[in-house]
Amino acid sequence: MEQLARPYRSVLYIPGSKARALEKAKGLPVDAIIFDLEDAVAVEEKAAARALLAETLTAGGYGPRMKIVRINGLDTEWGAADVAAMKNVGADAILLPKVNSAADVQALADLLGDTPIWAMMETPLGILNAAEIAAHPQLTGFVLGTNDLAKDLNTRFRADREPLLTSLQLCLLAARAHGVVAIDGVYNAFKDEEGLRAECEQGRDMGFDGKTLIHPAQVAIANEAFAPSEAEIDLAKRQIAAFEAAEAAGQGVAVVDGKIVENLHIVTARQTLSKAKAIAALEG
Ligand SMILES: CC(C)(COP(=O)(O)OP(=O)(O)OC[C@H]1O[C@@H](n2cnc3c(N)ncnc32)[C@H](O)[C@@H]1OP(=O)(O)O)[C@@H](O)C(=O)NCCC(=O)NCCSC(=O)C[C@H](O)C(=O)O
Ligand SMILES: [Mg+2]
Repeated sequence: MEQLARPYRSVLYIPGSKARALEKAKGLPVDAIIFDLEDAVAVEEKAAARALLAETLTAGGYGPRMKIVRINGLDTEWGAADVAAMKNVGADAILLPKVNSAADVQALADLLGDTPIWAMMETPLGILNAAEIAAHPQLTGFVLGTNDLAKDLNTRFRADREPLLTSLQLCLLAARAHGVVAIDGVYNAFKDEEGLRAECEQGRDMGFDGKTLIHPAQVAIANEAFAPSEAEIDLAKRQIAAFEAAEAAGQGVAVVDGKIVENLHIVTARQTLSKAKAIAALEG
């Protein structure tokens, strides 16, 4: 599936140490999974989690879901061994935490080979260097680490995420400038459906491709929020039809629902239909 056409509505973290959760995920309707060896795994469980994850991924069973492995940082005692163990287990991407610069991405690329690299964007320096990180030729995805970022920025939690908006937007700008996927951070209160829905809507409005999740109960809300709605699909079809009719009549502009439709709106309309098609293919 083409990188940007592929759906990334729901991206579920699973601690690499939890065999039951690793098994459960095979039946969850998520678009992607982050198999975590970093913060969700206790220090004393690092080696066992790495071995369990290597065995689990090699055995397979995750169907079309994108498989992303979050390793420990290369400046930790576990990072290099994580890379060695995860290199050839069929991961679609390796996610590097706390990326500060393009040089961090290159350090992983030197150990990894050709597997695509995703970056956790969660440090002040990383946010300031978002453009050079996104421009790295092996970098194909950003994941916002809003917990680490809030910690480093010394922000307080706010439902509107106002203290984080500049960082989120800098990452989106860099991602869009370089054709990189951008996934929003987690919503920690995993039993608060209303709060999650509001944060998903905010992330979707800003332009994120999907949301990282920590619990299966969050999946349906993210899938709905980041999919094109029926109304958006209907509008896209009507815009394309109206624009094609206008073009056939020698005009460069059409009008739909009282609003002008130009070539650039047709690009968005086609992307909407293409995403809806990709979701249907994944779910089918
Ligand atoms: C938050 C949890 C610790 C809650 O776990 P638990 O109490 O076991 O939840 P439930 O009893 O409600 O679980 C019901 C069933 O669902 C399975 N389950 C739970 N979580 C997951 C999951 N993430 N993926 C797959 N399956 C899951 C349970 O096994 C139960 O299954 P069953 O018994 O068969 O019915 C727990 O949800 C959890 O550990 N979540 C993940 C936490 C995590 O990964 N954190 C790290 C990522 S967040 C982060 O680091 C952000 C970033 O770096 C930043 O800086 O912001
Ligand atoms: Mg983090």
